[in-house]
Amino acid sequence: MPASALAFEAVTKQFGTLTAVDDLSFAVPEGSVFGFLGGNGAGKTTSLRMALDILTPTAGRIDVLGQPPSRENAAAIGFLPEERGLYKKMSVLDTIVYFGRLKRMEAGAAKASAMALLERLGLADRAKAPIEKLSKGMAQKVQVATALVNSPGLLMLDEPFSGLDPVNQAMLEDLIADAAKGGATVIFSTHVMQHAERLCDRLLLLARGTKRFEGTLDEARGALPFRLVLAARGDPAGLPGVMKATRTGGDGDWGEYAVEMADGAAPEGLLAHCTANGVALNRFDVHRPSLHEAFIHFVGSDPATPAGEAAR
Ligand SMILES: Nc1ncnc2c1ncn2[C@@H]1O[C@H](COP(=O)(O)OP(=O)(O)OP(=O)(O)O)[C@@H](O)[C@H]1O
Repeated sequence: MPASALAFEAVTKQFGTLTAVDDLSFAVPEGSVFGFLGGNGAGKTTSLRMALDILTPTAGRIDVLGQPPSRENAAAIGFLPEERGLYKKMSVLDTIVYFGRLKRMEAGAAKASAMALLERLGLADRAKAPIEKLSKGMAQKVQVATALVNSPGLLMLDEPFSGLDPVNQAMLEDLIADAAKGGATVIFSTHVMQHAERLCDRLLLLARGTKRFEGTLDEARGALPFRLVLAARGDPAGLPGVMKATRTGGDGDWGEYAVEMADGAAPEGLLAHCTANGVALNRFDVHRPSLHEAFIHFVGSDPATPAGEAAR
């Protein structure tokens, strides 16, 4: 078992009579990109805040980098909070350098890192501008830079893609992927499945504070049956692995079929059989479920992407 960068063990958080996080256990392997997925109010932000020692759990145990949450290891963690807030009068560069200094970087190193991040984020020409003169998306990118400035080993990003246009969402995806390639553990929350689909090694699906799924993307999607559509000359029922074939269209000998495979039978095996035995096919389409479909399967509702929050 790889070490965990973050582990929750039977964690509950109550606000009065409301249970925001309910008996939640999961582990984030070191070096992984981990998606925290859930609709509005699922408990994502509350969980991240507990991991950062901003909130205290009502019950349970949390380990962050092998220790209970505390401000002590703040320098090892880059955090993008859900509520964005930067000092409006400070310049872009000074803001990022300030966060680097808080994380015990030398001034020169903080400035070099800040400039490199601004180049990467397409904001180098705004380095001297005060934060108040930036658009919302630009300010968000600066805040991302404050989380990344000291190349922390653990990144916790709460809804990092919200408010960014598709080009900037792609830029941020690349930045996250590069941080992970450099060895960082990245945890991010989102209700936009496509980001998770492209980035995550592992996922946690939350609904009303409870865990509905934890595992890899393939495991999540594998929980739902895939759909196989064939155009074949002759009925495919009776071919190896085919449990049921329903003719949905076609012409004469050539029929279009929706095929259900037996448990454990892979479409690749069927295709190999058809090729080896000269079974006439002119279509063989496997439709694997999307993460969005898996989410609905596990959570029972749409992840509730707010209107206007376009996913790439
Ligand atoms: N400080 C608080 N006091 C009382 N209730 C709270 C507080 N913070 C969160 N909650 C409640 O806890 C639940 C979980 O909220 P949380 O912010 O963790 O959800 P989330 O998954 O991050 O949602 P979103 O995607 O909408 O940001 C919600 O019902 C919310 O109203």
